[in-house]
Amino acid sequence: MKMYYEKDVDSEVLVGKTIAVIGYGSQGRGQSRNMADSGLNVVVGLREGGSSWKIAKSEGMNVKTIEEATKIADVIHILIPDEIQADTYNKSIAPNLEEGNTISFSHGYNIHFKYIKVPKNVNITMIAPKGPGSMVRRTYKEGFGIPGLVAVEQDATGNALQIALAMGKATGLAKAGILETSFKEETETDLFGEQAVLCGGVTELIKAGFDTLVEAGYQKEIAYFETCHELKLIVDLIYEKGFAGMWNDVSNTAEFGGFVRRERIINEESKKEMKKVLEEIQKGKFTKEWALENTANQPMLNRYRAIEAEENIEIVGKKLRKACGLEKSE
Ligand SMILES: NC(=O)C1=CN([C@@H]2O[C@H](COP(=O)(O)OP(=O)(O)OC[C@H]3O[C@@H](n4cnc5c(N)ncnc54)[C@H](OP(=O)(O)O)[C@@H]3O)[C@@H](O)[C@H]2O)C=CC1
Ligand SMILES: CC[C@](O)(C(C)=O)C(=O)O
Repeated sequence: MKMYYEKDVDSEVLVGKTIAVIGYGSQGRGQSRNMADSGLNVVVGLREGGSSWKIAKSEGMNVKTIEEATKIADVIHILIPDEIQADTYNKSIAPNLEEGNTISFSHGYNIHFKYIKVPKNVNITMIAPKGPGSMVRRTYKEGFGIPGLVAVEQDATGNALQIALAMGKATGLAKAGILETSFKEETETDLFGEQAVLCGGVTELIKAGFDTLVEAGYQKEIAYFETCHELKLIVDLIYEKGFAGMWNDVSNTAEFGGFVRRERIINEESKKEMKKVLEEIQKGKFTKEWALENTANQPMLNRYRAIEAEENIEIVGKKLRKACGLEKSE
């Protein structure tokens, strides 16, 4: 395992270089602002007429079209949705690349599954924050940061790793640490995490708990506080102090109850399904499903979004977050 902290990273490699960040959404906005605030020469590459163009300009960023940004950049950091990266790369980036450039990603998806092909004389790197873009920005401003992953798929210039690490340091990731990995490992573990645990698994667990309480006749508000709001506080304890720290902070009653009941909720059956989910990622089954969904213009994704917006937990949660002033954007 190779871990890099601020003292291990030489920022000199990016002096006099231009970084084009393509996209100004969740990651593009957070990462480009952090890199610019860290003193890097950043240009944001966007499509004209999109909503990001106005936002990036109003936040003082140097904005150009994707083609123009690619032409003047040494590093092209692609932070638009995975499902449109190949098309944008082929149309707007590849024709404007030069020998010795670096194509950089925050997720290995398009390289690992071979949707994007990069010429041999160009570096392929990854610097991936292990957290959402809004937190990349928030933690940077707080003076800490979130951990990151670094990988090199193709080293045309001999210093691709140093380039990716210097970008990670400027983004604020080297404070919490940057772990070296491969495109394969990052892609497969990231997809597994978001499907089985972080996004898919957790929302289903919360929803099942919330619905159980509401169906038993308890108030929606108390069910929300119990299964959703408090979860964040419990996860914060695990994040800061591990399981032991969390168990130590909750009551003995909670600790005993948690130990003796938890395997009735998550058990060998759930783990068997997790293994299947992982295998589907490894064998490219999920990737095929996602490609098909995109060819059809994302009908399932839109349907899931609409159904979830109508869930009781979402309606009561929104009301409670607004009432206490929690729901506000950065
Ligand atoms: N979201 C996250 O927290 C994380 C994301 N990643 C990775 O980072 C990358 C970016 O993801 P994320 O930040 O979520 O992406 P977003 O969905 O937030 O990207 C939105 C940006 O992409 C632009 N965009 C959308 N469609 C197009 C298009 N057809 N042509 C040109 N530009 C377009 C938008 O511009 P416009 O306003 O013009 O529509 C906007 O600037 C992905 O590889 C993802 O896997 C990695 C770790 C975490
Ligand atoms: C957990 C979701 C994530 O993988 C992330 C924030 O790291 C993503 O791709 O958005």
